Amino acid sequence: MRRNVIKLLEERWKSYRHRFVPWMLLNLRKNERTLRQVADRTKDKPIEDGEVFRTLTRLFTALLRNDWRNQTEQLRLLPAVSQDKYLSTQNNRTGTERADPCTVMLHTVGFCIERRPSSLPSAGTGVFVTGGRVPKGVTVAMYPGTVYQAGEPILIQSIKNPFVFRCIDVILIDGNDKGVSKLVFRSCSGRERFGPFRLSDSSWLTAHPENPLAVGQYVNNCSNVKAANVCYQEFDVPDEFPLELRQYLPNVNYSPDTQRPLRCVVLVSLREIHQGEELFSNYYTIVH
Ligand SMILES: C[S@@+](CC[C@H](N)C(=O)[O-])C[C@H]1O[C@@H](n2cnc3c(N)ncnc32)[C@H](O)[C@@H]1O
Repeated sequence: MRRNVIKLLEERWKSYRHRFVPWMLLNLRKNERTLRQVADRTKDKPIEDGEVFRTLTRLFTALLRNDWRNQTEQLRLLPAVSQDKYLSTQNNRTGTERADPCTVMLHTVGFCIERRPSSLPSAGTGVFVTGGRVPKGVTVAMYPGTVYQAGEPILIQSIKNPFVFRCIDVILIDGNDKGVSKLVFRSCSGRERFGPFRLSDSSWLTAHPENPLAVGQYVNNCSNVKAANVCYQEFDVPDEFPLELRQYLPNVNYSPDTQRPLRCVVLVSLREIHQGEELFSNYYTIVH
């Protein structure tokens, strides 16, 4: 009995320690060596950044078109040229009904994903394709959360937190939608606005995200029985990413004066994925 408990605790620790900041710092040198090796192997991204850019802007434009609530105020503050562009996106609208974001996603990219109880026993919540079909090599989900550059204070939030995602360059993304992590995201997100526009989306902290892609933190780890069907890929948001669409980005920098572009992480399909299938990633494959 005691041996079983010790074994269970040992297994829990092994699966969690990679996200526990003091352990990471203690093992930094060893990790850096491994990271360098993995970086060399993963120089080629699964899909081009331009492809991620196109999918995100297409979906976000459709979500904006669907989101009638902010229209008037946002339109008033847009420059004249953008007003024309914005109005042209409204021409196809029928009535003032606002569709569910998942329906918008299904019509725009051909599939939708949602959180459901995992198909694995005792794995909690997972993410499923609930409509349509995901082709191979497309952006399927985003990993939401607060982005911490190396050295920024994440210790308290990282304790007992399985949602801290580590990028190859040791940028960390805290995708926990509860407790201190939630408060930190809300505070950082509330801090940043440009005129009428929010620069990030905090609705992923609720049961009804405005951006339906932003559930990637709930994707479970692959196993011998369930192979990975998605992988992680970094996406640094370029300057030319449209201002009015940034309100759907589910990431925000912890530090207001971060000089680097906003780091997002997307999940990319490794094969065709059908309606009803659960998404699985490999937690130990490091993105580049
Ligand atoms: C990032 S969370 C994923 C979302 C999680 N399923 C939930 O409901 O909160 C990672 C945690 O999910 C669980 N998990 C992920 N993959 C699993 C698997 N293949 N088998 C069992 N549990 C898993 C573990 O508890 C792990 O610490």
